[in-house]
Amino acid sequence: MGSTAPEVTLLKQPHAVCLPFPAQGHVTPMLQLAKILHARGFHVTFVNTEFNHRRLLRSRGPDALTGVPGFRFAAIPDGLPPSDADATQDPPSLCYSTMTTCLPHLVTLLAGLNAPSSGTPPVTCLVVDGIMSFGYDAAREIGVPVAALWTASACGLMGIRNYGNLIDMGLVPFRDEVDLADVAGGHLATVVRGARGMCGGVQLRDFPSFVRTTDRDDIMLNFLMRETERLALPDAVMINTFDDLEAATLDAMRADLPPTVHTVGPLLLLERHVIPPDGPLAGLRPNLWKEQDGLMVMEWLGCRAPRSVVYVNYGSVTVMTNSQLLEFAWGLANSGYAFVWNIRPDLVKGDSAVLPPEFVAAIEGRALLTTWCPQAAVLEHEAVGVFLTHSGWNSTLESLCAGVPMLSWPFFAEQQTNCRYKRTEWGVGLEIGGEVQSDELAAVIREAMDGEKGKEMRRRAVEWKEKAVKATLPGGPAEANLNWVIDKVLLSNNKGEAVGA
Ligand SMILES: O=c1ccn([C@@H]2O[C@H](COP(=O)(O)OP(=O)(O)O[C@H]3O[C@H](CO)[C@@H](O)[C@H](O)[C@H]3O)[C@@H](O)[C@H]2O)c(=O)[nH]1
Repeated sequence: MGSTAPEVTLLKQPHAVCLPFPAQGHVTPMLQLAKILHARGFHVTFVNTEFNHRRLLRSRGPDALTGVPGFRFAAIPDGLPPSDADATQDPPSLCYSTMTTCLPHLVTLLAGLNAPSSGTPPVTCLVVDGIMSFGYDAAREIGVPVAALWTASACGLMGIRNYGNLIDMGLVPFRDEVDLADVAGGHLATVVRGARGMCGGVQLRDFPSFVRTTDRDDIMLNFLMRETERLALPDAVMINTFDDLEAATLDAMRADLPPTVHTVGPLLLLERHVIPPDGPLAGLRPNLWKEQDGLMVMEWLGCRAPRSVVYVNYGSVTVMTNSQLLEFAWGLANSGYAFVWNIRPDLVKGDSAVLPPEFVAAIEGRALLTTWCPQAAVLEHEAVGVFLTHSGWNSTLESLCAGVPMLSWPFFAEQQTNCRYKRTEWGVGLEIGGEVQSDELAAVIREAMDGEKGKEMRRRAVEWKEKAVKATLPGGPAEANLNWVIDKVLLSNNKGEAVGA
């Protein structure tokens, strides 16, 4: 560096390295948080995997990861065999490989960022996804503070933190395939008493889905037990939820974890308060799939009456068989309502989605089929009446923030828990059973759109929207909690440092 003045400026700026788990539902909230940190004066390095880095370039164009001043992207290998597929990676393989191979790559990256020739200020803190706990080890190795971001619900997290009890109680692993197969009754219907932080009457089927195994060595069961145990290691835990929604669960979580726990959500609303829509950071978007013309979807919705459209989207990881896809197709067609249906190119397992010409004829003029749309904006459109969702946490929050009730078809992970809470605790959801049947689906859509239950769910959803907005107002709890983490943890290394002086 040539002159003294710019060096002084660089060295004084705090530098946060943000490390999401490499899947859409994790990259999105971490990017929301990273942008807020940038707006609060941090230099940010956002670390994708090389696989996702390439996908972002393909979906968003060659300039997508150029960054803006003070916000840079970097990439590390994920440890999986090379691939250029535009598809979600197998979750157990990805969890295992990140856990076992990424630490040295991250440490090398951090060393590079700390080299005088890097052109960036030295790294002063890490913000790490709650299932990328090797990031805490990397932070310790270079002697900087670290905060975790848990990107899913508190109820889902507590569900996982109860796995050990379920094993001790002899409920997990399951005895045989019969226990696994009977989704309506049998073992999965067991009411679990004494589960820490879970709602009354919670059943085994409501726990994050990795209990559904006959193998005590199952990768996901053990990976998540390990990662949620290791949540004891960072200096603070942030979680993308709000206190009104999950108060009792958060109390249990705070009693259960040594680090302090801070609600900073819904991050999608907090981001809006902080990042100007026309500013340079607004252009940094996380979609791994190429977005279809958002304007076209909004124009289509603009021609529909308020609350007349069913919006259907299963997030980024869910897969299904073609016969399940057909049940959804005919359920939607036979419900009689207009709908927007997002069918990702990799939605149907090992195949591409095939919809028969009779279906296409039956829905003519009242359906829009998309592959990847601007979901949060779609949900906020007044034409949307109900959201048929897999119940991933980002989708759940986006729906609550828009005041839209949900039909829930949980696929895996903590989606089962989110679904349970939507039904019985938050009053905003109805469940669609595991083996979707078109006639049942059509009936439940009608109930949600125009039945008494649907009206009550909408009333509750609007109440949650108001509470979510309140939680993220300037000066509100999300901002105050984030400020605490910034001041007490992320900036704790910068205090009193006579850098560059
Ligand atoms: O056409 C689409 C489809 C999806 N999305 C976005 O993609 C995200 C999907 O996230 P989420 O709803 O959380 O689902 P998953 O991608 O399945 O998320 C994973 O990560 C979540 C957060 O940890 C967990 O809650 C889920 O169980 C896990 O599967 C959301 O922000 C959506 O708005 C779009 O923008 N357009």
